[in-house]
Amino acid sequence: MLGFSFTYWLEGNMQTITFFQRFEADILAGKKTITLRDKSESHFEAGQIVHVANLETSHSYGQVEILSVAWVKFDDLNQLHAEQENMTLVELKTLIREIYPEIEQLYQINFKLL
Ligand SMILES: CC(=O)Nc1cc[nH]c(=O)n1
Repeated sequence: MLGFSFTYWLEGNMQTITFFQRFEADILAGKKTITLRDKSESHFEAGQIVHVANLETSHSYGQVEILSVAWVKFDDLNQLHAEQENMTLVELKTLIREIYPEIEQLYQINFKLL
């Protein structure tokens, strides 16, 4: 019984990373395996297991393991980043500029769906 209550406590204490709803299908299909965030979301750490949810609805649709968190400059974004985001490099840079208009220093969070 202690195990169950601890697991329940752990669930209640797990962080959540939110994505725009339009990314849900790619994440569930394993096609989107990184996300580029600003400093406000640089607190995630490799090894963490976190809930994944839609920003718009708060609907949680799974859990991901954080594999790595590393700095990347906007100007250094390349084709590999685009492929890991399941989009073209132009689409990726446009998206990032829409979300973070002035940003130069990003945090690349690599994750895998569990
Ligand atoms: C909600 C939110 O910030 N979503 C983002 C931001 C950057 N990349 C991404 O995949 N999702």
